[in-house]
Amino acid sequence: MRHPVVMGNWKLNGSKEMVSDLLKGLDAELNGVEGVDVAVAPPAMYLDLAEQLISKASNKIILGAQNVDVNASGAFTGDISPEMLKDFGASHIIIGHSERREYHNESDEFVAKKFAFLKEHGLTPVLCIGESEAQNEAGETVAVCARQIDAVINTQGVEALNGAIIAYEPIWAIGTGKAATADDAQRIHAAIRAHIAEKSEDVAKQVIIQYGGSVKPENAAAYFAQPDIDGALVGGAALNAESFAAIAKAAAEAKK
Ligand SMILES: O=C[C@H](O)COP(=O)(O)O
Repeated sequence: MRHPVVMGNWKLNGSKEMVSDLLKGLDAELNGVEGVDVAVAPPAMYLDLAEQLISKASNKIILGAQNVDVNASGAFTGDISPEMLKDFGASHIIIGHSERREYHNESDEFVAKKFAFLKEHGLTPVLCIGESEAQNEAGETVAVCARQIDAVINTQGVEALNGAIIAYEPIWAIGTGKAATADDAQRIHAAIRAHIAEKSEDVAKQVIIQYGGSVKPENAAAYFAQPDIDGALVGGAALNAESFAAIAKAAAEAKK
């Protein structure tokens, strides 16, 4: 049985006050919630503050981050290494988000390098995959997702996916309010799992596949009722403690 993981990607949002209010609010909302791993990925600037607040929280909140570099140290201005993330207690690291692929020209191969580097340092990659609207309309969704996963499998072997998280995020559903239907998302998640199973059924069975793209408290339960949807990567709704906790509670309830 896969343990659900609900992660909030705060993207480029935050201030000291907001981080403090959101984490304190989330901690209060999570009282009594069991059976789901809850993670947050604040902007790197706020990891220190988030680590301090999480250490004082009554409920377990996993600290994550939104990106990592492929270098350990040196002349790489603006970049952040796995050891730096570990230094602040961040364990679940988002890589390959479509916003990084698009605005920073990150290729499948570059994202796969990040994946390997995180694993090497004992961190959990949250590998984002997903198709554009045009690719969706052209019926290329599964092929695009398979190609993005194969960049990891072909360089590191399918076992590299053990302990990692895949986040299926159709790009057209991100921040648009135009979420994939639960049935469509399930169909793609099953296809992604089947693709991994071609290499290893054991790995396919255990790998967490989150759905992301306009997940809200109102539609979350429908996703989590699907057998191959093991959690969510949440953007906008993760910026509100009550909404984000409601999504986490829906996952805990559905996967009991
Ligand atoms: O990483 C999170 C996703 O991009 C989803 O964002 P959203 O929930 O605002 O659509």
